Amino acid sequence: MRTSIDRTTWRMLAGYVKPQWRTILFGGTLVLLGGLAAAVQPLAAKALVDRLGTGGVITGVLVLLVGLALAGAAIATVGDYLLERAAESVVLVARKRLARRILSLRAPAVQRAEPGDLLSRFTSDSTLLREVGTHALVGLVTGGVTTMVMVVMMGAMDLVLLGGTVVVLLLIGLLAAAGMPMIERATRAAQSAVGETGAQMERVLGAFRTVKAAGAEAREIAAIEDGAKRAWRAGVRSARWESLVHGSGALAIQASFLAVLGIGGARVATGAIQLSTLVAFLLYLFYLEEPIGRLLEAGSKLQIGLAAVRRLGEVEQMPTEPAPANGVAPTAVGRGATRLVFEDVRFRYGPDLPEVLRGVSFDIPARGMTAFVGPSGAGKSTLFALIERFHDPSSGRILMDGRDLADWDLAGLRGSIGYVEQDSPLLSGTLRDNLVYARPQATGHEIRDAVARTRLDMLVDRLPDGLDTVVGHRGSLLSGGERQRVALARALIRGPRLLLLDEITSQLDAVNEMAIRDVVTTVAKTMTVLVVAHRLSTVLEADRIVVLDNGTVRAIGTHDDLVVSDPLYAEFAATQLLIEESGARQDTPW
Ligand SMILES: Nc1ncnc2c1ncn2[C@@H]1O[C@H](COP(=O)(O)OP(=O)(O)OP(=O)(O)O)[C@@H](O)[C@H]1O
Repeated sequence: MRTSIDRTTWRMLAGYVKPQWRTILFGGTLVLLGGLAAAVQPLAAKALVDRLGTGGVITGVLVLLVGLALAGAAIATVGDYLLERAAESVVLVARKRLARRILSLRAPAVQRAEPGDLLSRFTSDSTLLREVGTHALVGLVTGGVTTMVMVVMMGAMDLVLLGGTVVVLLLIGLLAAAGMPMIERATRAAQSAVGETGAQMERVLGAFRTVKAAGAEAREIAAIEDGAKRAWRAGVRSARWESLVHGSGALAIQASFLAVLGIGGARVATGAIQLSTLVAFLLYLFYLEEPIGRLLEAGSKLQIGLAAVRRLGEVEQMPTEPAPANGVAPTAVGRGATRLVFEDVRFRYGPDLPEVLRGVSFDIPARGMTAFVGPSGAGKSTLFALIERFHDPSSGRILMDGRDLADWDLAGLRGSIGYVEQDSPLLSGTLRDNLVYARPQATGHEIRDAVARTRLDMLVDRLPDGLDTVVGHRGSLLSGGERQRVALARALIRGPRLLLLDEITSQLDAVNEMAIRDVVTTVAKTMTVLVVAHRLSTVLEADRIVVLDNGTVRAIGTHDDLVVSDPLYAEFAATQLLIEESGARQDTPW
């Protein structure tokens, strides 16, 4: 199991890095050349020392040394820039892919996941990839190649000294390798705590006034601080392992230096090697510190990146929206009304949860208004969620225009529906952004028409920037009733064939409610309108009423029929709907 996750992680990482491979290859080559220029310097230095010993001319060697240093630095700088650029591109690829993925997730999956945690994966975890795709991979290659070249050159000078060096390096390398997985584990724990803190923060900001009104600031601060501390502890743990790993590089060089000094000193004394060979060898050791450090850093960056990729991979495993079951993808949505049929639909929100819909059947003809009434929790909003295919029925079928919803292309299906949710959420941005959100190509005339029909024109006139006024987070700068009317206008501008209105008049005053009812009655002449109703006035306008009770259809008919034929509906209408009408909704069980 673990191997397969690892393979997936590597595959994902490769997917992010692949589009940049040319830049990485070129940049990496330049960095490598810069490193090689440095690697040749000890040879020039040896030649310089030899010439000084023999009293030869050193000008040429000096020019070579300076030239090597300058060219090496310039090449490495350009290489570094290219790698940094590629690193940013790796993050971009990951963010684009994640954004597409998140937007294609099923609504319940996002509801279950904490949005703050998803956000932290998008912003924070993706940033960790900056190093892995480029510096880590390139560091492994360039550090590895530079180290090998140097080792070969050192071997060419003196195999005995090299032997001593390699033994010390290997011992300390094993120590470093043992610390690597700890970095990955600690980074994952830290990022997970960051995600939890993000979720906690999002919870608070999403209900800021409630938190204040409840006087819960201290508790929330404590919870957020707790998460932040956990992130800190895991971060420190990761830093500790990183320091140990990096420190082992310096330790390896120091220890090798002492070993070479001891062994080399003895060999110079016995005349086995020249003093200049020992000096050059020690210089190599000195230069070796940089590629070895790069190797170790690359290793730890890779671990950090892999931790991030794993967290991004968890999002990839969340369920996405379905493709049409039979490959039928109606694209021509057209105008006009649509017939909607529920055939023995059963549904539960989760395998361990009770059935919310228990064999619901009805047939709603094209055009006209159908009101759904029933006590709180009867399943009214759930019906709408199934029509929008946020969920699929556990069994039974829903047919639109005679075609199973499962066979519809989702965009085509949703393009036919105007849906106004219970809490009428708006998006931050301007009023105009919100109105045309479901149909950005709407004309000025269509916008003005919808604004007038939903009686928003007075609001638009009053707002400082008219339609271009910013409405705040979730439309919080507007009143509840205004939000409801904006949400209805948005649905009308979409030009749907089926309009789903979930309690959209609950926050309207009498005058506005009457106006909205008139709009709905008018549009019901040309399209199919389904409303969840809590008011008698709405029910009276309906062509038919579907009475839901505990996940089943109790009765279907007009108000006048039902008052006579269904005593429980009569009681409901007399108590619940009239109470609603007077503005005092009570969620009493039927
Ligand atoms: N996402 C969800 N996960 C689990 N259970 C849910 C979910 N959404 C709703 N439910 C449950 O399903 C049942 C039906 O809810 P639904 O919102 O459809 O009722 P409703 O008739 O619209 O009620 P109301 O009039 O109060 O809005 C309720 O018991 C509710 O607790």
